[in-house]
This record gives sequence, C-alpha cells and structure tokens, in this order.
Amino acid sequence: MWRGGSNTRTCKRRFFSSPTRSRHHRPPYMLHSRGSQHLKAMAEVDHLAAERATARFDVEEMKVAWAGSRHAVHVADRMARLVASDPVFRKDNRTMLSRKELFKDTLRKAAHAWKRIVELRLTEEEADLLRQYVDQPGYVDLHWGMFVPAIKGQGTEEQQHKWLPLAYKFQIIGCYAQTELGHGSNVQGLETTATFDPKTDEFVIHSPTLTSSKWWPGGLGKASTHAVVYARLITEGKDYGIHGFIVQLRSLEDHSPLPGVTLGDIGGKFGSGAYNSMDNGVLRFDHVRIPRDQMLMRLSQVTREGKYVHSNVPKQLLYGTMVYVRQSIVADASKALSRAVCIAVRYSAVRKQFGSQDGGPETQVLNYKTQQSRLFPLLASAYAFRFVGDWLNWLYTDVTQKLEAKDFSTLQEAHACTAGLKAVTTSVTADAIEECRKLCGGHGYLNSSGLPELFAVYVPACTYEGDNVVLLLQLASGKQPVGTMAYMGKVQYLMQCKSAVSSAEDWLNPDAIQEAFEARALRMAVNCAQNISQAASQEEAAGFYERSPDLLEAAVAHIQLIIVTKFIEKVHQEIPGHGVKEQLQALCNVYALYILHKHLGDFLATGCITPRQGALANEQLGKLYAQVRPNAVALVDAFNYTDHYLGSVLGRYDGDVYPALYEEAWKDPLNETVVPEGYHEYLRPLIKQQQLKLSRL
Ligand SMILES: CC/C=C\C/C=C\C/C=C\C/C=C\C/C=C\C/C=C/C(=O)SCCNC(=O)CCNC(=O)[C@H](O)C(C)(C)COP(=O)(O)OP(=O)(O)OC[C@H]1O[C@@H](n2cnc3c(N)ncnc32)[C@H](O)[C@@H]1OP(=O)(O)O
Ligand SMILES: Cc1cc2nc3c(=O)[nH]c(=O)nc-3n(C[C@H](O)[C@H](O)[C@H](O)COP(=O)(O)OP(=O)(O)OC[C@H]3O[C@@H](n4cnc5c(N)ncnc54)[C@H](O)[C@@H]3O)c2cc1C
Repeated sequence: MWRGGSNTRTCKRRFFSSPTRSRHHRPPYMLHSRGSQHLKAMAEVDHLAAERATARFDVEEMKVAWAGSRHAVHVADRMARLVASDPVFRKDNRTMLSRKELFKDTLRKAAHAWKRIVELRLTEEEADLLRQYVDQPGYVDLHWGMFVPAIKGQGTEEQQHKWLPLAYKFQIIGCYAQTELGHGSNVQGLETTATFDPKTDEFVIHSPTLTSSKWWPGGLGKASTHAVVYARLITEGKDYGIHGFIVQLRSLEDHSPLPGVTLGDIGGKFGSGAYNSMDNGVLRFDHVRIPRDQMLMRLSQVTREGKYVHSNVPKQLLYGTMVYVRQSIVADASKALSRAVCIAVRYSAVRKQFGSQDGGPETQVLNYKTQQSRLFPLLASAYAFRFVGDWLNWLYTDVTQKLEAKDFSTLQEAHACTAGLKAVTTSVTADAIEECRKLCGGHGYLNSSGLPELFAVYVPACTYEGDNVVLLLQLASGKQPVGTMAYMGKVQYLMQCKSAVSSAEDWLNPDAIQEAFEARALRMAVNCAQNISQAASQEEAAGFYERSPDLLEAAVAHIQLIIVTKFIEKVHQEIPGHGVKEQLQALCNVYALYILHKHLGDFLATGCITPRQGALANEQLGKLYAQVRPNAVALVDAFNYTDHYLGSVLGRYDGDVYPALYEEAWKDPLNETVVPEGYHEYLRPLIKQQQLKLSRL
C-alpha cells in the first residue's frame, strides 16, 4: 500500500592563443617532449599494488557480500562503466559551473540518461543504478523517488491507472510538495487549503498566507509539470486535516505556469556544485481549481456531494511516502560513507609523512595508530550501515505486504525503525565525510578531492525527510516492546545483569557485545521513563518535553543496538569466499567496540559494564585495528567504485595521486591566463602607487 514503490563550458583551455599566457606557464611535465607518454606510463603503475597484495581475503567475494549477490555486482559494474565511459556524464568540472550552467547540465544529463535507458531497454534495477552513477541530484530523483511512490501508495487503482503511465513515460514530471515556508517538521501545521466546491465538483487549492507557500520541494522550481501537493482538506465547512492532491503546475505545451500558480527556485544552497543542481522551489496557489478525482483517494474520499469518508485504515498511512524514502536514505548512507572512506583509505596508503631519519622512505599515514583509530571505525560503519540498510529494506517490504492484507500491526515498528535509522545513519555519515576530509590533510580541502562536494550534497540528509532530532523523538515516543524493542521484554534480567568479560578477547564474543548493548539501551530507556514520571506528576507530555535531551540519547542507544544486532546476524550467516567472513567479523567487532568506547559514559553510568571492562574493550579495539590494517585497501576496493563515481583525485584506484592533483590544478579557470583578470584595474595601480611612495622616501 505504501510503495510506489552541453556542459556549456567544456574545458577547452586556450593554452597557446591567449596573449597573456606564456608557454612556461604549463605544468613542467607537459613541457617535457615525452610528457603525455610519461604520464601514460605512470598511470599504468598501480601505486597501491603492495597494499592489495597484503589482503588476506578474496576481494571478488567481498564485492558480492557488499552488493548482496553476484548478479548485483555484475549489474552495478555494467551500469557504472556505462556512465563512466560516456562524455555527457562527465562531472569533474561541476564545481566550476555557474548555477545556470549547472542546472542546464543536470537537465542534459537527465535527458541523456533517459535516452540511454530507452535505447538499451534497461530494466528498472539497471535504470536506478544508472541514475545513481550519474551522481547529480536533479528533478528525476523526486519524480521517481517521491512523486511516483506517493501516487502508488495513496492513489486508488483508477488514479494509478491514469497517472502512472504518464509519469513512467515522462509525459509529465512530478515532485512532492509538502513542506511550507512556515512549517516542515510539523506536518499537521501545514496551511495550504483544498476546499471542495460541490457546485463544480472541484477542489480549490489556495495559499492563504506567505508562510503557506510551498518551500523546498526538489524539482519544483523549474522542471516539474505536476506535484503531489499536501493541503488541508475542507469540505462541508469542516477541516479534515492534511491530504494529498495531484496538481498540474505548468503547461505541457510551453512550460509556463498555469493561471493562479506562482513558482520559482528558492535560491543557491550550501557549497559549490553540490545540491545546487537541484531546483528546490517555491509555489503559491491563488484559488487554483482541480477536479475532485485529483485528490489521492486510497485512504479517504470526498463524494460527489462533498461528504468526507475515511477508509478503515490508520491515518498515518498518509506518511507512507516519507517512510519509503527514509528507508532508501539509510541504504544511501552506506553509499555516501563508503565513498568518503574509500577516498581516505586509499589516500592514507599513498600519503607519507615523517618517520625517516636518513632520507629513506617516510611512513604511510595509514600506519599511524591515530589515523587508524579515526578511519577504521568509519570503514566498519560503512559495512554496518550497508547490512542494516538491507534489513530495513526487508522490514519495509514485509510491512508493505502486511498492509496490502490490511494487517497494520507492524506499521509503528516500521515508522520507528525507519525514522531512527535514518536519523543515526545520516548524522554519522555527514560527520564521517567531514572527518575523511580532515584525514586527507590539506588536499582533502580541494574540490578535486571530491570530499567537499560529497559533504555539501550529503549534509542536508540530516534535515530532509524529517529533521534528525524530530525523528529521534518520534522513536523515543514508541510504546510497545515488540519487534526490535522485544529485548525490553527481558527487563528484569537486563536491569541487573553484569557483564562477564574478564579479558580483552572476551569482547570478541558476540553474546557479550549483544548483552552490553541491550542492557545499556534498556537501562537508558528505563531511566528516562522514571525521570519523566518524576518530572511531571500531572502530565506525561510535560515530562517527555522536559527530558527530551535524555530521550534523544536513549533513542540513539536503541538504534546502535539494532545496527550491532543486524551486523552480528549477518556475520552468523553463511558467507562464501576465502577470509570474507573473518574480515566481516573483525569489522563487526570494530563497529561495536568503537561505539562502546565512544559512549563509554552511557555504559558506565547505567552500570552494565565496569571501568575495567571498558578499558579491555579499548585494548581489544587496538588489536582489531592492527588486524584491519593489511586489508584496508582491499576492503574499500570491495565497494567496487569506478574512478568516475568516486570523483576524487585522492581516491584513484591506481593511487597515482600527485600527477593527478597537479594536472587538476591547471584546469581551474583562474589558470586560463597567467596574468589574472583585474590585474590592470586593481593590482598594478596598487603596486605602482606603493612603488611611487617608496621612491619619494
Ligand atoms: C541526493 C539524494 C540523496 C539521498 C536520497 C536517497 C534515496 C531517496 C530516494 C529518492 C528521493 C530523492 C531525493 C531525496 C532528497 C530530498 C527529498 C526530500 C524530501 C522531503 O524532505 S519531503 C518532506 C519530509 N517531511 C518530513 O519528513 C516531515 C517530518 N515530520 C513528520 O514526519 C511528522 O509530522 C511527525 C514528526 C512524525 C509528527 O507527525 P504528527 O504530528 O502527525 O504525529 P504525532 O507525533 O502526533 O504522532 C501520531 C502518531 O502517528 C505515528 N506516526 C507518525 N509518523 C508516522 C509514520 N510515518 N508512519 C506511521 N506512524 C507514524 C506516531 O508515532 C504516533 O503514534 P502513536 O499515536 O504514538 O501510537
Ligand atoms: C535539500 C532539501 C531538500 C528538500 N526537499 C523537499 C521536498 O522535495 N519536498 C518537501 O516537501 N520538502 C523538502 N524539504 C524540506 C524538509 O523536509 C524540511 O526542511 C524538514 O522536514 C525539516 O523541517 P523544517 O525545515 O521545518 O525544520 P524545523 O522543524 O523548523 O527545524 C528547525 C529546528 O527546530 C528543531 N525542532 C523542530 N521541531 C522540534 C521538536 N518538536 N522538538 C525538538 N526540536 C524541534 C529541529 O531539530 C531543528 O533544529 C527539503 C529540505 C532540504 C534541506
């Protein structure tokens, strides 16, 4: 029931024609008569070969474990290469384009992707992957990711029959217009109205105030012809709250806004390139009329006479599209995190600093224990998020099937898990991308490292599809000890159990880890419950409000328990391939013990482990890092990313970082001329003036 389930500035650098460009300005290796040959020879060297040789597992099989199946590896491989080899999908110049150029480039790429999808008769799975590898946020993400699922989840069969074929063939382009200037998190507070007019059998869509302007929907600003608009349904003088409506916004002939519709882009966003390829939009309605049958009527209906009828289903099904996207965002977190980690691990293996007293080789920064203790937990988190994402996808599919059979028993669990996992995985990933930038030192700050843009594109994931704090509070308000909360049924045991760990090795026992995480999560939840009842003698809501900072931490502890549990379950499965299971086991332990170490205060405060046991966990963590070290590069190779998708000179597969960095620098528009524009206006007069002053002294 839920599921919807030319680049205008091609870098033709005029190296020789510019009057102000000198030949000596070219990179030194380009002056060399055998320059390009020399570069080619260098490119054939695998600077990371020695690292790859130390791996103690079968990388090809790890690719399968990461992707989920051999089939998934092959399809992903084919689509990634298809995109990487097509010049239209070039993205290395993206941060240098103006907003208008970037937007046009996005339209061009989307049109070209669609052409290739049709020409090659790609399957839905292949098409999704192809779009993923194009790697440029654009209106198509919302068209496929939210508009189509909203109609599938909330439209009747007739409505689906009418609208979906149009959307599937791109005869219409749709977006998801929920958030308003004045309200985003508080969906029930939205102000846009949809008033039924029984005289004409139409709804009148209206924006009564400035704050009711739709604000943020992706694809709305410039591309969409239609939107699923969320508005307060008013009929027979009564307000029935928020419902979805399909509204046409622009002419299908010339793309001009329809009468009564005012719309545009909301303006530039954080970072260069990045999410600026997306036309997040503003939209106002002035009494726009739509036929009654454009209200999405699967969950509730308005009859010809204007009577409101609600089907016998929970009203929260209206939020189904958000639940669907939240579970996709969890899967996406592992992709973004693994990209950043891949760049940081490869570069850390190439980069050398200090350690040589006599002119011999310096130390690879990856060998520094501090680098390992910052980087390997992120590597482990990428794998952890990948597997919990798979599980969440299973949960979502399961609840969808149950809903089809009118079984709503798991709806709340699906909401809680998607909300909580979305919040934790996106927050960790955003922080981790920034940490990877720092792990790459100064060069990580260059656009050519790929990390600034990855961060700028990714960081709004902490806000869209539900602000992370708001979502964690939703999770904290969950009441029943079912599903992933079932451990709360063991309250008596978990409230008093004491960890039996007495050596560092004992922390390798999954039962010891599981018990510690369960006891910590449960005790934090119980503490919150006790404090809430003490804080508010009259009303639970007041206590909830008062203790909400603690509730957030309890919600995070619960989600970390889920992630650890699903990783442990994954490792318990049969996993083919030499050494693959052992590596995943090590990463699982790194993830769990890192969380334990980082949140040691929680574990100690709730008394589920002793300070000595905490110290033993940290000791074991150090040993695990040493175990990961020789496998690190191979573990990121298993993500199977092309250089095109990574988009980073630091993360190149061949590790040939320095020539690439050097070459990239010369592509900057500032280097188009030796003497910069503005020299004659601003620099020369300044220098001359100072010289004159000096000569007078
Ligand atoms: C570059 C792209 C990168 C990554 C994307 C990857 C993949 C995604 C694929 C495609 C998408 C493409 C691009 C994505 C990029 C951006 C798109 C962004 C889109 C948006 O942001 S759309 C707008 C999203 N808005 C929100 O999320 C708003 C957040 N607020 C809410 O969800 C609700 O208002 C909130 C906070 C849940 C509160 O609701 P309400 O006030 O109505 O409820 P109560 O708190 O009173 O609770 C009542 C009751 O209902 C339960 N409940 C609440 N929500 C749900 C639900 N969704 N399902 C089931 N049940 C729900 C709640 O627990 C209460 O239960 P109780 O009475 O306690 O039993
Ligand atoms: C890049 C991007 C793309 C987007 N795409 C779309 C789209 O396609 N369609 C669409 O409809 N919307 C879209 N949005 C809007 C997005 O869904 C909202 O911005 C998001 O839901 C957060 O709501 P808000 O902006 O109202 O934040 P607010 O709710 O105003 O949050 C502001 C602060 O208040 C805090 N806060 C709010 N409520 C509470 C509470 N109850 N308790 C404690 N703290 C609270 C938050 O934690 C936050 O710190 C997009 C947003 C972005 C950034």
